Amino acid sequence: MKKIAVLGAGSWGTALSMVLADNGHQVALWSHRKMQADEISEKHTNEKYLPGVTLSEHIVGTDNLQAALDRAAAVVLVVPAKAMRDVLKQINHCLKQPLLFIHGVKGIEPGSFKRMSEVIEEEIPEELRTAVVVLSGPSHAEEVSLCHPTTVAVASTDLVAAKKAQDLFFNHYFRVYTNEDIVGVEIGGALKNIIALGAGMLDGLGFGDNAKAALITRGLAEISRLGTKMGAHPLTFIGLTGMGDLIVTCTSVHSRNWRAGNMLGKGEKLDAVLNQMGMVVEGVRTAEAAYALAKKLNVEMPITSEIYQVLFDGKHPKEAVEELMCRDKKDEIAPLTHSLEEKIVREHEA
Ligand SMILES: NC(=O)C1=CN([C@@H]2O[C@H](COP(=O)(O)OP(=O)(O)OC[C@H]3O[C@@H](n4cnc5c(N)ncnc54)[C@H](OP(=O)(O)O)[C@@H]3O)[C@@H](O)[C@H]2O)C=CC1
Ligand SMILES: O=C(CO)COP(=O)(O)O
Repeated sequence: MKKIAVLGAGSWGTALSMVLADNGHQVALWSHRKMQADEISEKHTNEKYLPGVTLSEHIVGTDNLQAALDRAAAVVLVVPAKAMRDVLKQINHCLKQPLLFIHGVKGIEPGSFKRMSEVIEEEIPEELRTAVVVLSGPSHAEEVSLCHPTTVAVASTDLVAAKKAQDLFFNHYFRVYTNEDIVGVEIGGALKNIIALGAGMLDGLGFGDNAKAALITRGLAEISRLGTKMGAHPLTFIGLTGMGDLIVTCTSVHSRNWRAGNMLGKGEKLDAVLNQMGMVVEGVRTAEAAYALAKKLNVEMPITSEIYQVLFDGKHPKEAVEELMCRDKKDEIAPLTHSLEEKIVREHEA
C-alpha cells in the first residue's frame, strides 16, 4: 500500500482516487475548498462532481497541500489546465523528496500554449521529480466511478516511470497501457475536446451520424498533422488517446465538451453555456491554443479554425459547416503522407 496525493477534487480527480483506493492505496484528495475536503472525509461523497457515488474510507479529503504531499509516493495532478501552473507553484514549497508526477489533464496552457508535462518540468525543479507521466484515454469519470470497463494509456519518455504509473492504477476494470510518446498522448487528449465541441454543435444543429463520422475522422486527420509536426509518433493518434478518446468524447452524453457544443449548436451564446456547465470545458481554451499553434507551425486545421471562429468570432455553427463542406477539392490521404514524409526528413536531418 502506498500513499498517493491526488490534487484536484473534481470529477476526474475523484474517480482516479477511487481506482487508487480500490487498488489498496491510501489517497489524500486535495481540494482548494475546505467544505469540499470535509465532505469527502466525513460524508465520503463529492455530490457536486460525482453525485450518488460513495467514496472509499481510504480516500481522505484535505485542503492542506503539505498534509496531502507528506510521505506521498506519487502526486496525481487533475486540475483544469489553466490552474496547473498556479497549483505547481504552491506545491513546490511542500516537496521534501523527489516525487513521481502523474497528470490526467486534457488541455494546453492558455497564453503559453504549452503541454502540461512542459509546465510541470518548468515549475518543478529536476531534483524534486523522478519523472513526469500523463494518464489519458477514453475514460468518463462517471463510468469509472461505477467500475465499468475502461482502458487508458500512461505515457512518459521514461518507460520505467510509465510502468510505475501502470502498476498504481491497473486493475480488473481499469486497464492501463504504457506509451513512450508523451507529446502524442498529450496533444491527442487535449485536441479531441475541440472536435467534441464540434460534434455537439452538429447534434445541436440536427445533423445526423454521417456528419459526425466525418467530423471525427477528419478531426483526427488534422490533430495527427499538428501532433506529428510537434514531434509525436503518428500511430499514437489511432490509439486509445487519439481515436479512442475522440470516439467517446464525441458520442457520449457524459462529455462536457459535447454538451457545451450541443448548446452552441442550438444557438446559445458561449458565456451563457459556460455559466450553465459548472465544470471545466477544456475544449474552449484548447481551441485557442490549437488555432495559434497551427498558424505558428503552418499546419492546415480547417475544422479547428471554424470551431475557433464559432467560439470567439460569433460565427454561426451552420455557416461553419457550410464552409467546411465547400472547401477546395482535396485528396484524402496525400496531406497525411506529406506530413509523415516531412517528419522522416526532420528526423534524418537531426
Ligand atoms: N471528467 C472526466 O471524465 C475527465 C476529465 N479529464 C480531465 O481532467 C481535468 C480536470 O477535469 P475534471 O475533474 O473533470 O473537472 P471538474 O470541472 O469536474 O473539476 C475541476 C476541479 O478543479 C478545481 N479547481 C479549479 N480551479 C482550481 C485552482 N485554481 N486550484 C485548485 N483547484 C482548482 C475545481 O474546484 P472548484 O469546485 O472550486 O471549481 C474542481 O474541484 C481536465 O483537464 C479534464 O479534461 C480527463 C479524463 C476524464
Ligand atoms: O476526457 C474525457 C473522457 O475521456 C472527458 O471529456 P469531457 O471533458 O468532455 O467530459
